This record gives sequence, structure tokens and C-alpha cells, in this order.
Amino acid sequence: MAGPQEDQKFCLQEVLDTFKLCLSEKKDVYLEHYVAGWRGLVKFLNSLGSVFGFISKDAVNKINILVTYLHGENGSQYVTVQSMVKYELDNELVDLTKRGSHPESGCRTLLRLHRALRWLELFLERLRTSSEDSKTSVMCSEAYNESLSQHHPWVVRKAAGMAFCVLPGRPAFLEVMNVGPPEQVVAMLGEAVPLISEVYQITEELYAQQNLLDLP
Ligand SMILES: CCCCCCCCCCCCC/C=C/[C@@H](O)[C@H](COP(=O)(O)O)NC(=O)CCCCCCCCCCCCCCC
Repeated sequence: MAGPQEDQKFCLQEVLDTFKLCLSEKKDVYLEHYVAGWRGLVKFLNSLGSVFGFISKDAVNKINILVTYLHGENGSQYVTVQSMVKYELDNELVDLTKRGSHPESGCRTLLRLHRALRWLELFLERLRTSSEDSKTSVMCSEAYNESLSQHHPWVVRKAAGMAFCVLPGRPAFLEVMNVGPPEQVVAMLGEAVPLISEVYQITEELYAQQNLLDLP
């Protein structure tokens, strides 16, 4: 469950470490580490202030759904994203075309986080390559418009846009990552972005193969 962890200080290294642990030797994605990565990111979001509360609340809600499966009686089926997809599809536990008796399947829940991971990848890449005076709010909304926003209704897009406006400037933003001087953050981002991108690609291919990219 999302415990007091979310109140602790964010550290980019920790998120990097969890995403490193995500991939098995045969490139399966471990759900436990995937959700741990998201927990770390939620900590970051919480440290930015209550304006982001509606976003972190939704992320925590989704993390908790997945953790409940992971620790539930069929937890062994949820060890990797690959095994989860197979198990839920084989047992008809996914609403495929419209919301029905399985509105909170692991597959549809993870898909929401997966789409947000693409936003993260685009945003962090912009942050990494930006100049000192670049605006985080612009980088954030560009990344959002290229990815996640397509899946959000107008009202959510509007609220997200308003929240982006109060993001701290680049120097303060890099500082909250608790890595050290900006050059060090940039170097760490150089390590983190490809990792995040690989986890994203593997999940994307799996979902595309199984026709799961539009789950309601
Ligand atoms: C750094 C600034 C953070 C800005 C976050 C950008 C993402 C904006 C997402 C806006 C989501 C609004 C909340 C509602 C979402 C739901 O409607 C929607 C659909 O769910 P449903 O189908 O169950 O109804 N949910 C979602 O799309 C999932 C959103 C999950 C967002 C998690 C965002 C975590 C951000 C972490 C920030 C880390 C910053 C990087 C630091 C290294």
C-alpha cells in the first residue's frame, strides 16, 4: 500500500535504481519494481506541493490497485507485466472494449501508468538537454501534449496545464532531485532516460501485440 513512503524525500538515484531492477534477463518487466519506480516519482510530485495532489492521488490509486494484485492470492501471476497480461487475458479478467465487470484490471491500470511513462521519458529528455534558463513548465506541457494529453478529456488537460504553470524553475527543479550540482543531475538523467525508454518500449510492444493499447 502507499504508506508513509510518499512523504519521504525524493532522490533521483533511487528511482534510477528501481527502473534498473525492472528488467529481467529475458527482458520481462517486474511489476514490483515498476510500481516502486512510480512510488518514487510520486514522492517527487508530492514535494512540489499540493497543486499536484490530484495527479499524485490518481497515480497512488493506480499503484495501489496493482500492489493489491501483487500481494493478493494470485500474486504469483503478477510477478511480471508479461505474466499479468497472459493471466488476465487467459482468464477473461480484462474489459476489452467497454467498461464492464473488470473496470480495474491490472492490464488497464498499468496502461495508464505506461502512458504516463512516455510523458516522463519525453519530459526528462527535454530537461536533460535544456539550457539553464529553459522553462520547466514549457518542457512539461510540450511532453504532455505529445503523449498523455491525447488520452485525457478536456477538463483533465486544463487542470494539468494549470498545474504545470506553477512548476519551479529549472535550477530549483534539479535541486529537488537531490543528486548534487546540475551537471551531475544531467549525467544521471543521461542514464535514466534510456532505461525508462527501454521499459516503455518493451511494455508498448507487448500491449500492441495483444491489442491492448486502447483498453477502456
Ligand atoms: C513534474 C510535474 C509533474 C506533472 C505530471 C504530468 C502528468 C500529468 C498527468 C495529469 C493526470 C491528471 C489526473 C487524472 C488522471 C486520470 O484521469 C487518468 C486516466 O485514468 P482513468 O482512466 O482511470 O480515469 N490517469 C492517468 O492518465 C495516469 C496519470 C498518472 C500520472 C503520474 C504522474 C507522476 C509524475 C511524476 C513526476 C516526476 C517528475 C520527474 C522527476 C524526475
